[in-house]
Amino acid sequence: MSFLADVQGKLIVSCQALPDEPLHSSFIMGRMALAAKEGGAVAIRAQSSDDIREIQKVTGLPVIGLVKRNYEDSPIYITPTMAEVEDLLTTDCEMIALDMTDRPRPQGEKLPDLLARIHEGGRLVLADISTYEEGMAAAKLGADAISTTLSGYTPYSPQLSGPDVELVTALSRDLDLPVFAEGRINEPADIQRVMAAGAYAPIVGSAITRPQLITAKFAQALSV
Ligand SMILES: CC(=O)N[C@H](C=O)[C@@H](O)[C@H](O)[C@H](O)COP(=O)(O)O
Repeated sequence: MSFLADVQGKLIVSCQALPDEPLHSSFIMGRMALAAKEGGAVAIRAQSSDDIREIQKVTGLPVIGLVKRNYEDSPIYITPTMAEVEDLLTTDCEMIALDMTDRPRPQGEKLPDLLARIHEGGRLVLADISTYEEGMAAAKLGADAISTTLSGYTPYSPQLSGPDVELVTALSRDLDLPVFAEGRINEPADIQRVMAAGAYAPIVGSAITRPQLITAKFAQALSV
């Protein structure tokens, strides 16, 4: 079965911890992914080639890979340039996620070149976008699936406390491609909302894999 067929209607869990986060460690991300698998995740979204290798070794699950890196000349940080694409192609990840928002990329790099290289490497492209227009444009450029990852993280997209259900609704209505619901899925009830809106599958991160944020919610409950 293909990756996309395997994940339809199932839970994907994002296991990421950057260097400034308490769980930053490929060993820990591997264990986190194993816990997610035990809980019912069928695929993992993961950051960095080291984490991807460890997660695939420990879980055997398919992975959506990305590399987060900041450049001075652009706000784009999710798989921004060919260097990160090449790094990810050294792993066995099935799909590569990259920022496909309508913003200039670092070093003047162009999306069509990145997509062509990912496809040549035999991987699928997941377009992380923040608006309806960006989702439609990503589909035209040849992305294999769209994710609402960046809604709320560009200055021109709505800043919501939960998932962008409207964006999921509009894109899944107007596109033949899978549309993943990602970003601020805070509780199980959010999954029912995004699936009813037409999502292909939900991708959940912080609510499952960032214990410092989960703890903060409980701690805050004491101060209200
Ligand atoms: C905006 C951005 O950089 N999102 C990142 C994308 O890879 C991750 O930090 C998120 O955890 C992931 O998108 C899942 O979302 P949430 O953690 O809200 O469930």
